[in-house]
Amino acid sequence: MAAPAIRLRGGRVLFEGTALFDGIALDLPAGRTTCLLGPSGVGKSSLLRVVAGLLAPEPGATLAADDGMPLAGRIAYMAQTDLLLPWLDVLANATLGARLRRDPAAHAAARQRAAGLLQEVGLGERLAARPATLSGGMRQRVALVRTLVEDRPVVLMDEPFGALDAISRLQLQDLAARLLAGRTVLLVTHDPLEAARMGHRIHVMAGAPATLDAALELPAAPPRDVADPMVLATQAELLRRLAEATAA
Ligand SMILES: Nc1ncnc2c1ncn2[C@@H]1O[C@H](COP(=O)(O)OP(=O)(O)OP(=O)(O)O)[C@@H](O)[C@H]1O
Repeated sequence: MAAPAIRLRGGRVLFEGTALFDGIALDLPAGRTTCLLGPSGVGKSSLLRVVAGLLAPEPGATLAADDGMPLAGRIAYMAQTDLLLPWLDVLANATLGARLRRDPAAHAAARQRAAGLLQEVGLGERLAARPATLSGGMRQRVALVRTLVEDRPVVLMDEPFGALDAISRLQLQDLAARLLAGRTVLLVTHDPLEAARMGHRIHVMAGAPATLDAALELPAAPPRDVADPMVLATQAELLRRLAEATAA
């Protein structure tokens, strides 16, 4: 399945009569990772949920893929909370999508792929563990694997590495960047370094109603080295934009 470009125009979301954003335009280029930063509560998750089809914008908005095909069925979504089912073990949680679709061949393939990925994220010994026995960072790894196992051309992720320690975060960014290559990705993050390592384009969302600034475009392929001067300069520029957004 080829990864489409996605275009949102006129996105407008109201909560209790107040516009969170009003007339927002967002372009997700095909096969590229777009990162979204912004102060807490500005509306990043809500915008991601609009693209995921989980939050309906007010009438008049258009959300479409450039190939004219429906987006439904082509998206993997990783929410801010891990949404692991407490009664299923790690492997069953990681393959939940395939399990729910009741296709035995696809389920077997997903289990094999998930077992390999769980090994890569350091959970190879915990396949039979229940979520309650895992740390927050471990649970987040399972949720990340579940998202990657879905193998969709469009991937929407809400702070996927938030609960991880600094080194695990870099390692999982590397793994995710490798597995997300060629997909159309929207990644919400609070971490400017993460955006500078992972994003082909980066937006800062700010204001009330919120708007998006002109995207920063980065040329080299992710994941970029933490010590790359371009990464460090991008991080500094993003911190500057975030400080401005927070002061506004
Ligand atoms: N279903 C809802 N009903 C009412 N208000 C909501 C709902 N969902 C979100 N909001 C409000 O909309 C605002 C934006 O929330 P959102 O989660 O999109 O922000 P965010 O930028 O992702 O924040 P954070 O960085 O803290 O995760 C918040 O004030 C939140 O309380």
